[in-house]
Amino acid sequence: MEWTTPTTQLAALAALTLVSVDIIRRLIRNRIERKGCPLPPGPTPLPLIGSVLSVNTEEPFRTYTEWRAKYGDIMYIRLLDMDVVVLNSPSVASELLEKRSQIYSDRPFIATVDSYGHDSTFAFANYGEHWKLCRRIFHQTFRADAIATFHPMQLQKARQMILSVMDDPSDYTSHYSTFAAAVTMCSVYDYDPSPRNDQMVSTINNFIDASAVALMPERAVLLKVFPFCKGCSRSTASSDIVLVEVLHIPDWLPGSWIKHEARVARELGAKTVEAPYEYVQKRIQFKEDVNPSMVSDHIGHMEKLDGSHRSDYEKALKHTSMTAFLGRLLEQTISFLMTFTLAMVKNPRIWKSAQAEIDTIVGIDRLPEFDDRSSLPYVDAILRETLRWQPPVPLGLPHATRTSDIYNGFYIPKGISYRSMRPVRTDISSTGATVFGNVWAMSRDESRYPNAEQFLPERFLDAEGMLTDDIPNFVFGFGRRVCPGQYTADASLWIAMVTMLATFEFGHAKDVDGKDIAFEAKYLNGLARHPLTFPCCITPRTHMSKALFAIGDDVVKGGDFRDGPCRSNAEEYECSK
Ligand code: HEM
Repeated sequence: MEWTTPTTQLAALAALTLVSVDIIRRLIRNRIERKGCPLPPGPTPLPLIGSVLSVNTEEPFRTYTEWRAKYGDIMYIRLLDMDVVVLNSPSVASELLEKRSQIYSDRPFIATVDSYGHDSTFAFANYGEHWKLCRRIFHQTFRADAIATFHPMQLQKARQMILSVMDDPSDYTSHYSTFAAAVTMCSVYDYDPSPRNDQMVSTINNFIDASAVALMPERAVLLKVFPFCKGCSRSTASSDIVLVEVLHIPDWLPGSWIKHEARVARELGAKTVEAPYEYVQKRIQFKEDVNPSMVSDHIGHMEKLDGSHRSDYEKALKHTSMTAFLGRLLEQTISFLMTFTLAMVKNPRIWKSAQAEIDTIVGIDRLPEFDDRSSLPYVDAILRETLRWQPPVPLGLPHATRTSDIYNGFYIPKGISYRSMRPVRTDISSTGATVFGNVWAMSRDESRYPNAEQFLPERFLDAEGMLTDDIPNFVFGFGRRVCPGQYTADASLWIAMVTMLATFEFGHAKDVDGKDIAFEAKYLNGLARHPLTFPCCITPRTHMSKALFAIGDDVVKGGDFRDGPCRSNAEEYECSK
């Protein structure tokens, strides 16, 4: 394809016009709104592209954290046409994202979200009535004082996971993933997936695999810079007519594969919304025994509503249940468990100290349960340190301003209006400045966390070995968009971690000469980040027996205990390098 064809020239001209109009609008607006206030300090942007070449696109949080030393706790950065404000301390994040949440609770426009089927994920929804209803539904099921309902299920799933790791330690990543999926499926749909090849889990995983890459900022920026590639069309994914934005790149243009990729993701997204929901509806219809779950509880409530209220509620309920899979999309639970495993392999002193605490308080004749938590401060210190040391979502999810603001004499822009380009979602008034709470910078604050790069659970304990008041809650975000899954996540992480500590020893994998295999941990970065599989050796402690895994009279099903030398994942690691 020649780049000198009239179509290509027209496209280039359109792009240039858009960028120029954007710059002029930005200049005029800034002059009117700023009232003489400067933007927050930050790197001097180059014409048109801003500071995009100075940012480590793989790990932008590192660049922003380095810049903190020069520019302080609030910085302004222009990336292409995007106004970005980065908040580097919990106090400034709280001042803006919490105390001024009316202004800062929107989400920025990510061009790929709708095109790839994530218009039904309320985590990316704009601040408005639909988002509020979804959030209310989610909160009723997962609020702090409601989540104890799920503790027995979480305990059972954690024990199943540990038995699977014993049976096949080399595949620990996939056992962690099964655990995360099972807890979500049970609490949202009362659906207990089979540990392997579950149809429903596969549908969800396929959707996430097909769409996650599109939420990567690099891909989204492409479409944001060339929004004229997007248009509006109708698709009948379910009985509703769903309006979705599609890419209108002609099939002959380089890059049209994105269009195909987006269509596949959208179809899988529609299935992911409908299939598990229909499963719950059928069970209720046939009066099967239904345990408490988000969808079954709210279907009951919904049936009392009528007319448009009922259809709004049903749509919100479907979107809310779909959003619960955000945990799978971002892989925070898997990220946490892998980072935890990594920290234990690298620091045997720490798992040995935790085992000493567990053996003293719980004993060796049973496994820990939720009631033991308050007596195990060292274990909780490990949980806090794991979240702090490698926060799963190091820049949080981006917020966006709904109006411009003045903070400490600095002007925070509102950004340009996309209303004319967004005929579908009329609730959207603007895409404001993108605002990041830089969780990574907060976790690296040497005045609060000396030797921040080191894994030191003791930093969360006082001289008597009791937990301090320092809880690194910033890892769950801020203000009205703060993670609503944090309480159930905390319970899942704790029960999985404490059961592993009670059960396993963690070590380096050995080579044929019996020497430790050295490795450098590598992280995969996206919206969230997690370690890639690394060679290690996870072996049951000598006193472990299957009877310990029983819950009441029930024996938790899982793999067998095996004698013999440690079976590590060194071979898989070698293959994947
Ligand atoms: C280690 C575990 C987790 C971490 C570190 C984490 C972190 C976060 C962060 C940083 C945000 C963005 C907050 C903001 O915009 O300021 C978020 C949002 C969210 N999280 Fe989590 N999360 C975790 C687990 C979960 C789980 C298990 C669920 C589901 C049960 C969940 C559901 C959500 C939802 C629905 C949102 C979007 C909220 C909104 O936009 O209103 N998270 N999470």
